[in-house]
Amino acid sequence: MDREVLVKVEGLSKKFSKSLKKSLKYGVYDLLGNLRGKKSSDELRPDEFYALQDINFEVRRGECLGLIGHNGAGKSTLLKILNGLINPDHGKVTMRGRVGALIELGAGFNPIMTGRENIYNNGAVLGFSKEEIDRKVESIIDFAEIREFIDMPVQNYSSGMKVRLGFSVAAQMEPDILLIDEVLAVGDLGFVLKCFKQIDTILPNTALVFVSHSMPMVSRIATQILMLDSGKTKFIGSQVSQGIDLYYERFQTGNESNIVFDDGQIALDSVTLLNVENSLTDLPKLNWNSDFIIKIKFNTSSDNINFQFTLIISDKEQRPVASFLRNSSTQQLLIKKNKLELTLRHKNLQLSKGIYSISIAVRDIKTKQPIYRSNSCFNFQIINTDQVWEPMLLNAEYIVDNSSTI
Ligand SMILES: Nc1ncnc2c1ncn2[C@@H]1O[C@H](COP(=O)(O)OP(=O)(O)OP(=O)(O)O)[C@@H](O)[C@H]1O
Repeated sequence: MDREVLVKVEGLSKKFSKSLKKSLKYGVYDLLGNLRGKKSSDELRPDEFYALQDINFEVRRGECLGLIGHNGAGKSTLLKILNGLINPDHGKVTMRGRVGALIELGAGFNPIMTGRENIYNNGAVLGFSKEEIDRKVESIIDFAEIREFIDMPVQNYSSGMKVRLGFSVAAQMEPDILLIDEVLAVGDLGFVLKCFKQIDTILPNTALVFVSHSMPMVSRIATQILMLDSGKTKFIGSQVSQGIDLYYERFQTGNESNIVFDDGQIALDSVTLLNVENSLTDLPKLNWNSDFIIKIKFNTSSDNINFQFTLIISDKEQRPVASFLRNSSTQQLLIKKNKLELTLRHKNLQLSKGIYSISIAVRDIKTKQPIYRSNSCFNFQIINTDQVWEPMLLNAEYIVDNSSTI
C-alpha cells in the first residue's frame, strides 16, 4: 500500500432494512450465521435496500475528498463506517493514523461529563497521553471560544457550542485523517470561517473527508469529489467542477415562475435566451464568455410606460450575483396590442460555470413603487470547456507604475 494513502475503501457495501422489526430479525440471523462462519449474502431480503453499494476510493495525505449527494444518498452512512461506528456488509476499509471526526452533533461526547472532561476523554480515545492532552487543552478551549462554559456538562451546551467543541477537539489534536459531516453548518459564520482557516493549516498533513450540501464550500477545499446517488457512485474524480455540475444537474427544476408581486398592470409572458447551445435537456446552455442576449415579453393592459425593469441573476443557492437595470433609455418603450417586448444584451458574459436563475422586477420609474416581480422565472446554465471553477471574471486594466523604484 502506498505510504501516503491514509484512507482506502474497496468494494464497500452496506444494507439497511426499512422495517425495524425485520432489521432486528436479520441482525440476529446474521449474528448466528457469522458465528457459524457463514458470509453475508449479496441478496436483498424483503424490506432491505443498499444504503451503499460497491464504493471504492482513496484519500492521500494533503487531499480532501468532497462527499456530495442528495438527502439519503449514503454520505453519513459512509462517514460512520469510516469512523468505525457501523460495520459494512461487504468490502474493506483501511485507515492509517489518528482519526478526528465531527460526525453527528454531540456524538463522541459524554453528555453528563463537562466540556473539559470530554476533551480528555476524546484525547485518550485518539491515543494521546494525559500529558499530551494537558499541552493541547488550552488551545482547544481557546479555539472553541467556550472557556466560560468548559466546566459545564455538555448536555447543557447549545448545538453551536457542541460543534465548536467537537471541531476544536477533532482539528487541534492534529489527526492524520479528519472526517467532517454537515454539522459544521450549525456553527455561526464567524466560527465556520475560522474552521476553514484551521482546515487550510492542517490539510497538508491530513487526509480530509468533507460532507456538505454547500457547493461553494466543497469547491473551496475539495481536491476530489465523490458523488453518491442512492448509495451508488455517480461520480468520482479530481475534476471538482465536473462533479459539482452533476450535483446541480440532479437538482435542476423547471422554470416554475414564482410571482411574488403583481398589481395587475403588467405580467410576464415569456423569456427566451438566444445564442444558446442545443442541449438534450430543457436547460438552455450558454458558453462562458459568449454574449448574453435575452428576449422578454410582457402582457400589459396599461398604456403607462413608466416602467423600470430590473433583471436579477441568482446562482443555484439563490444568491443574487448580478443585475441589469433599465432605468431610462433613449429608446422609448412601445406597447403594441397589449404586448411589450424588450431585448437585453450583455457582451461576453463571464459568470462562473453553474446553473443560474433569472428574476424580473418592474417598478414605477418615478415613484419607485413595485409593480411586478417574478422570481426564478427562467433557468440557464453557463458551460465552460475548461474544467475549472473560476470565480466571476471582471475585466480590469492593470496599470504598471514604471516611475517608482521598488
Ligand atoms: N440505521 C439505519 N437503519 C435503516 N436505514 C438507515 C439507517 N441509517 C441510515 N439509513 C438509510 O440509509 C440511507 C442513507 O442515509 P444517510 O444518512 O447515509 O444519507 P445522507 O446522504 O447522509 O443524507 P443527508 O444528506 O440527508 O444527511 C437513507 O435512506 C437512510 O434512511
